[in-house]
Amino acid sequence: MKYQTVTRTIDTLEIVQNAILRSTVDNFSQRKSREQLVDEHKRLDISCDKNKYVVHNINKQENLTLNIQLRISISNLKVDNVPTGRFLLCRVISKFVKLFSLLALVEDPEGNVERLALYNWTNFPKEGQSNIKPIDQLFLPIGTLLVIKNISYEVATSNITIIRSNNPDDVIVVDHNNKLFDDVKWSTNEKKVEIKNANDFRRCGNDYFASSNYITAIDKYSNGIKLEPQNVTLLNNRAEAYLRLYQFHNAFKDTEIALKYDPNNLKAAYRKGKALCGLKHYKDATNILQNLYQRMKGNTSIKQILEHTEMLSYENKNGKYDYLRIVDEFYERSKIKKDNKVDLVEGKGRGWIAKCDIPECTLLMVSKAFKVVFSNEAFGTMITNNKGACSCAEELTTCITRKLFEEPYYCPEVYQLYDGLNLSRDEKNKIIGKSTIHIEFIICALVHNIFGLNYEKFNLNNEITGLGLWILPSFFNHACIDENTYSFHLGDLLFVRTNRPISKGEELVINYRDATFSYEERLSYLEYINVDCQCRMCKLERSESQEIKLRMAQLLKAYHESIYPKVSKSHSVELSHIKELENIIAELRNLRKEHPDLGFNTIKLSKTLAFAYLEIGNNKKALSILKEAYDLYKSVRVSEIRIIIFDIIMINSKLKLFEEAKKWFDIILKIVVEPIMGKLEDDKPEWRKEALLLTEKILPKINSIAETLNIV
Ligand SMILES: C[S@@+](CC[C@H](N)C(=O)[O-])C[C@H]1O[C@@H](n2cnc3c(N)ncnc32)[C@H](O)[C@@H]1O
Repeated sequence: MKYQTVTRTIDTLEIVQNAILRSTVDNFSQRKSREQLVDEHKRLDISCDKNKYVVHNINKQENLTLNIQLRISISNLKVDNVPTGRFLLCRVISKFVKLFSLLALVEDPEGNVERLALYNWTNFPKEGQSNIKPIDQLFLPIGTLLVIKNISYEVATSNITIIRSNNPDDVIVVDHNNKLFDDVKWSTNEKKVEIKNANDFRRCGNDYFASSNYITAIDKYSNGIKLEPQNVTLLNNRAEAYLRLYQFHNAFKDTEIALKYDPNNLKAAYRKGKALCGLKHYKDATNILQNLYQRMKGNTSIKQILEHTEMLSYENKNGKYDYLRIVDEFYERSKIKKDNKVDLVEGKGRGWIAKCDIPECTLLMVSKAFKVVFSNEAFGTMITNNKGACSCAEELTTCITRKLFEEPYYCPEVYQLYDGLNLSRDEKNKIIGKSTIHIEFIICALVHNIFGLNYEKFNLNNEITGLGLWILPSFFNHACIDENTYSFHLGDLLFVRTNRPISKGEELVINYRDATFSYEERLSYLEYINVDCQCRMCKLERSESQEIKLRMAQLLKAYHESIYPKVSKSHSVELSHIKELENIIAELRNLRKEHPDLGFNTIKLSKTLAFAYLEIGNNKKALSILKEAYDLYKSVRVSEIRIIIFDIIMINSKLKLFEEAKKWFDIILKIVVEPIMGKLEDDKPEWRKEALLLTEKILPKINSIAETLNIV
């Protein structure tokens, strides 16, 4: 399956490969032991591609002639180095799995083990083709002796090392009777630790734990627990390994079982406290840790974790940003959540419905992200263009797939989301019930539910972008205009507030794409995610005659091609251009004269007109054009409004109308901070100071304007 983002298609297999490899490997900087690699490879098998392929013919050369001196050992391979003229003698020690390449583990005579990736071995079968094969045990089975020429040693996806071979003709299967390698001694090496009982598994797990290989340690402890389910030491050890992997839910479960068998076990209680803290159940964590501290007065590590938990609890209550007002709002949130619910909405699936009257600017929810990816994490740098967004989508899909691999109990949370797959209820229930990875579902759910980080609405430099998945906010449906809520991201928290009073029974809707995007732009996105929008704007644009549409398109084309290039450049503005632009704006408005408040297609043109007047020195006219645009569209809250306000502030200061500039500054300040802080009251003089403390962090540009205006 291909996952289409706006700019690129992503192969699902690539995503699964990425996710699985990352769940099974750590950092490549250290060579892995045979056992680690074997364990990791076993995990790969879970989700490898089970399709049948046309496989390249296997190259067998009975009369192989090679200079044995040119054999290279795995331990001598260097990353990004092609050992020209050398060959690798190895034997297969695992079955092959099909990811991008065919991947298996091989060992060399010295006993070194590494992943071998064979590229270009498979093709999708064409219709009627008969020589198709599954990639199974029979494909280069375990024990097969190989000579591989022209290899390279690379760091592949997600920082794992591979021995790469691109050409199937370079891979030669060596007959076991071949005399050429008679002198080569195979250190049939695996010093098998004999494991007989739970204690052996514990020791073995501890060794892996000590080398920070927590995944394998967990496997070993689990084997021991299978033999002795009531072994509290094993349960405690596994809980600690889970904690190291941030798998707090699993850690919590183990400590619960351990405490059931040994209620006074201090280690289990301590780890339960840590797990609860990781799960953000700060109150329960604090209770347990306080109790423990009473029993073990003077224990500094308990004291430290207790203090840390109390601090996190405090921060959490304060919205993580030391924000006292949010404490109150959390109370409000619990009330609102009780009073709103997800219900069926005609023609839209599920949606949030207000179960009581809700005042303007009420915090509806603060939701912690299921997962967020910032563009710098996906791409190495902050990138705000489509390429960045696409990488974020890829990275987010990989991270979520990986999270579900590691913690499958989260699957139902994701699988309950709208997916656009049109599955029957039965089919869907089956997927939800199974808690296994269903990549097609994950991808489709993401396409329909991801949020773009909207810092750019506030941050005029467009510095931070990213994508994330929030579960509860995913139930908000869309409206291009007249939405009654808006969302705001801070870190991985998403705040949703009402932007006007809402009556009981009304649907709570947000805006996925606002009306400053043209109808065509909105449509191409909304159709892609199955939204058939019935907002006033979409209805109007659908009902306009072809003739009107054509005329609007002509006017906008004339603006973009002939007016904008002249008027937007300093020193090239002439009165005749201004006149022409005014005529275009007037005609565009006239074409929508029945709906003056829906003439968003003139916003950008009005801004250009204001700029042109500024250029010819008519500042007052520029100001009045911008104010008119503000008045017209402020109630619809399109994002462009913020930029218009910034322009108004700038012109007012230029005209030395500082009082007026301050008035507009307060408007923009509130637009920026009220989504987080809630409604600010003018009669409380300290509001501005409080607001500026926040903008200092989230949008320092505002503070420099405040300084220029002498407001602070
Ligand atoms: C983020 S989900 C919203 C919750 C969704 N309705 C559900 O049942 O889970 C997005 C999906 O909801 C539906 N949707 C959202 N807004 C809509 C609208 N204005 N009209 C029709 N369908 C809408 C579309 O199917 C869209 O892909």
